[in-house]
Amino acid sequence: MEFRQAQAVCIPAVHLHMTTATMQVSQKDFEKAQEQLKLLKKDPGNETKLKLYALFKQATEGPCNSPKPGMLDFVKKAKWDAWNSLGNLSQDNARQKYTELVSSLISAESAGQTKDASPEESRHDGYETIIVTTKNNITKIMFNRPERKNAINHQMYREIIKALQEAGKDDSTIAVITGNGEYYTSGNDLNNFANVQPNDMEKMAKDGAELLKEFVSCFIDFPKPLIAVVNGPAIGISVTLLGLCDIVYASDRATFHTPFSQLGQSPEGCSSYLFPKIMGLAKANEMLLFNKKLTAAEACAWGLVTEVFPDGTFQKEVWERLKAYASLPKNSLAVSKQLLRSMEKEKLHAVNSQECEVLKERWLSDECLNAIVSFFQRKSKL
Ligand SMILES: CCCCCC/C=C/C(=O)SCCNC(=O)CCNC(=O)[C@H](O)C(C)(C)COP(=O)(O)OP(=O)(O)OC[C@H]1O[C@@H](n2cnc3c(N)ncnc32)[C@H](O)[C@@H]1OP(=O)(O)O
Repeated sequence: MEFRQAQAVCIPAVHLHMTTATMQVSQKDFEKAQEQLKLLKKDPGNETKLKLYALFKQATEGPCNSPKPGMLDFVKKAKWDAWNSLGNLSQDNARQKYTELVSSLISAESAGQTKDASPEESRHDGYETIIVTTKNNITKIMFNRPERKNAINHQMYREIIKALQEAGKDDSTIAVITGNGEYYTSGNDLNNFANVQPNDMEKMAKDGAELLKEFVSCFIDFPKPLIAVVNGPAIGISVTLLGLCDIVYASDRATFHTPFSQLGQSPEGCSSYLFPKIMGLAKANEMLLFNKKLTAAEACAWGLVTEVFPDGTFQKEVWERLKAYASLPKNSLAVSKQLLRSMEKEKLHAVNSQECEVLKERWLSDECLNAIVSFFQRKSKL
């Protein structure tokens, strides 16, 4: 039963003849309650609407004595059952109960509206490289090293792992990843490879591969919808991970760059498997082999991005959209996301393992070391 329909059913114009002063007050309250009910913004649900309908009928017509509708006339039968269940409740009592029920709905809604108007944003403790907050059923994980273009150092990898594990279990309906400042993120912090003694190279590569595998696994296994809000340029691993997100919204200022061969490295984040599926092999090759940097419009046309927004209205439009999504039934969203992911989960974990093994070797290669040295030399020459 639609709410507006129920209101229409519950509140036809009635003319009641009251005699005593008490009854007149009660009748006044009853009529006021009918007007107030029209002002309710939220649908109170079928059960409450049936209760209102039954009390209204009882108050205005007395006990139900109309014939029982047929079994297949579900709506009429539900209404008849509700009215009939009031038995011989007096019309005064029915008016009283109706008025009280409307009053409780109005109070509940205005309490909820006050809460909605200024919902608390709670900030999660224990993070230094990211900011984690929850508001409107959305847990937001924000890269927060804007002075380094949000480059992901080892601490940030570990903090994101922790934040995703917590967000997967908290009360939020969806989780969002985004960046603070001009960049989404410039990808792996190249300092992760700096200052490593020759004897420690193998250990650096082994530990790096283990950390990367655990990091990407958290995205594969994340149990609820995960949305990337790409506020600016994205590089490297932050681009490949988009294939593991459920929705990707991008500002028209964002770019998407995976300069793996330029860095003597190889693809990760399951992109060697997901990118060809998302955009076709030819396009994936341009990105993953030949470092092609995509504009937001190209990334959207190639299927990596869901929708692009003008930068000026990006935050407003996206968060309004996400707030609405996060008010959908939480468990339904979670099971549906898990169902979709389950078809590929095993394969994705296998791809992740394989990509990490290849990268472990790459990080020990002269090609990779020379590229890292070039990056830092370029900087020192500027
Ligand atoms: C556990 C390990 C897992 C590894 C997973 C494998 C992941 C692979 C990848 O992600 S590959 C991609 C790696 N990223 C890059 O190659 C980007 C490198 N950075 C740049 O090219 C540029 O900095 C830029 C284009 C992002 C921005 O250029 P510009 O606007 O000229 O700014 P600056 O270069 O001056 O940057 C400001 C400041 O930030 C430092 N910085 C930026 N990005 C990184 C980075 N990725 N790693 C380290 N440092 C970075 C930059 O050096 C400047 O520092 P300074 O102020 O000079 O000290």
